[in-house]
Parts: sequence; structure tokens; C-alpha cells
Amino acid sequence: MAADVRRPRTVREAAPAKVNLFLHLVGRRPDGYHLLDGLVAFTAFGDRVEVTPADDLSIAVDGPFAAQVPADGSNLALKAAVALRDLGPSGEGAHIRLEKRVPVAAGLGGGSGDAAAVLRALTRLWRWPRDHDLHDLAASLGADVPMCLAGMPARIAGIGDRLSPCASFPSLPILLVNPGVPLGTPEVFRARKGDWRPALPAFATDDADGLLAALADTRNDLTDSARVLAPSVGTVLERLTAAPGCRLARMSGSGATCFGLFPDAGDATRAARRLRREQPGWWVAATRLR
Ligand SMILES: C[C@@](CO)(OP(=O)(O)O)[C@H](O)COP(=O)(O)OP(=O)(O)OC[C@H]1O[C@@H](n2ccc(N)nc2=O)[C@H](O)[C@@H]1O
Ligand SMILES: Nc1ncnc2c1ncn2[C@@H]1O[C@H](COP(=O)(O)OP(=O)(O)O)[C@@H](O)[C@H]1O
Repeated sequence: MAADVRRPRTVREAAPAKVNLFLHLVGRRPDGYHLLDGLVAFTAFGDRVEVTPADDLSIAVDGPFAAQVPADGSNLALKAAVALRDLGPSGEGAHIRLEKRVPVAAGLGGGSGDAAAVLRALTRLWRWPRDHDLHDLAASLGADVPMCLAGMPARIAGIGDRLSPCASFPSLPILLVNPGVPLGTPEVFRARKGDWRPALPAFATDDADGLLAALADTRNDLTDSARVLAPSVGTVLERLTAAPGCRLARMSGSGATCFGLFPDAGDATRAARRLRREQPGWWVAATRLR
């Protein structure tokens, strides 16, 4: 029997939620973009992307947060597909199904993660060489897209587009909590006041205790401006800080999602249950770093 050389009918890719474990602002470029020093990691929780062959490019969005994102050419997932197709020789199409499970404008890199997952999925569907370098294409879609394309824990520099992957990383339980207030990234950067910091030297991220100790000397420099725009960020941080077993409570990216790191998964699950009961309007997800 001849080998099956047909194209795959469906390719699925995860779009994990991104978490900024710390985020320091170290300067500003003439074009207004901020220079960052940070540590980014991904969670076992995220959106899901599925691509199937089609003549043209199209997208359909479902899932709990589908109503909050456009299902047209302004969706970053479809923009990524168009940019990739335009780079290739054959002008192929695909239908994209996006399951939107991550809250939108939430500091979890939702749109960037979707764009990165579409790039991974389509290069598989269209059988592009595995080593094709998509960094510049990803960077043209957004500062966060290259880190989402790499999809691994990394120190970040530049405007977030320069990555130094971490050699090893603990699979710590993490609780993600969003107070249900969308926060626009440009508005939060614009509202930020204060000086620049020097970039930190590299530090080890091999085990939970070492990582938590190193993170104690860091922060998210966008927290104060996010709190001014969305005071409920402060309430979420207070509740996470008070949760038994929470070793670090902090905002991710430009907010408003905050996270708690818990060495014990049982503590994270119990805190999630309590917060869901007491704050039914909040979005709460207990997951792990990966
Ligand atoms: C803040 C971060 C931290 O990881 O995450 P999110 O809160 O978006 O998840 C990112 O830097 C967001 O990256 P991303 O959302 O891809 O940004 P872009 O679309 O390129 O830029 C949106 C706007 O944010 C501001 N921006 C973004 C990145 C950066 N290093 N400096 C900036 O000042 C600029 O005003 C820019 O016009
Ligand atoms: N696939 C997508 N997922 C989320 N947001 C998207 C997407 N495509 C476009 N957007 C738009 O991008 C903006 C930022 O959303 P998102 O990427 O979730 O936030 P953040 O940058 O805070 O992580 C929103 O205003 C949203 O309408």
C-alpha cells in the first residue's frame, strides 16, 4: 500500500495563557514602546486553536469569551494567518476555529497566544519546513507574539521580543484571578509614572524555592497604573495575599488578571473554591505553570 501523503485534515494547537512573573520597565524607545526586563511563563490553561484546509482564510470563535473578540479580519489569530500566507508561495487557505477560554484584555497575552498558535498550526497544515524562522513575522503582529511562539519560560528584554529561555522551570500550581474588568495595554502603559530600573542579572529558575526567593526582589511596574484604572486589582491582590499557602501574589502584564503562586496544589484549589463562592463576578482558574 502506498504511503499516505495527504495533508492533515485538522491540526490542533494549544494557546497557553502567558504570565509575567515579574515585569520591570527599564526605559523607553523613541517610538514610545517601553523597554522591559521580565520573566515570562505559560500555564496549562489557555485557548485552543484548530485549523482545517479551505480555499480561503476564515475564522469562527466559540468558547466562554467568544463574545468579547471580533470574528473577522481584526482578530489577531486571522491577522497571523494572513501574514503567514502572504509570506509563502502558494496562497493556501484554512478555516480557523478558536475556542476563547482566556479572558480578553486581561494581561494573559490572549490575542498574542492565539496568533502564535495559528502560526504553529498553519505551518503544520501547510507543511512548511519546521525550521522556518517566524520571529520577525511574530514580532510584526505584537511585542508579545514571539514569546508566545516560543511558548517556554524565558527572561525577556527589548520590548518583550528578546528572549533568553530558562533551562529548567518548576511546574508550580498557580491561581489566575480576573475581576472582570478589561484593561487596555496602551492605556496602562500611558498611565504609568516613575523612573526606569536597571535590568536584573540572570537568576536560576530550577526549583520552586529558588524561583520564589528570586521573585521576592521583583515586582510588576505596571501594577500602580492598572490599580488607578481598575481599583479592583487591589482587592484581588489583597485576597490572593491572604489565601493560605499563597507564596507570591502579583499582577500579570498590564492586568487586570492577578496570579497567586502556591507550592501546594490543594491550597490553590481551596483558594479557588472560596474566591468563586465569595466573588461570583470574578473569573478564577486554578492551573499550573508549564
Ligand atoms: C504588557 C505585556 C507584557 O507581556 O503584556 P499584556 O498585558 O499585553 O498581556 C506586553 O508587553 C504587551 O504586548 P502586546 O500586547 O503584544 O503589545 P503590542 O500589541 O505590541 O502593543 C500594544 C501597545 O502597548 C504598549 N507597549 C507594548 C509593549 C511594550 N514593550 N511597550 C509598550 O509601550 C504600546 O502603547 C503599544 O502600542
Ligand atoms: N484572538 C484574540 N484574543 C483576544 N483579544 C483579541 C484577539 N484578537 C484581537 N483582540 C483584541 O486585542 C485586544 C487585547 O486583547 P488580549 O490579547 O486578550 O489582551 P492582553 O494584551 O491584555 O493580554 C482586545 O481589545 C481584543 O479585542
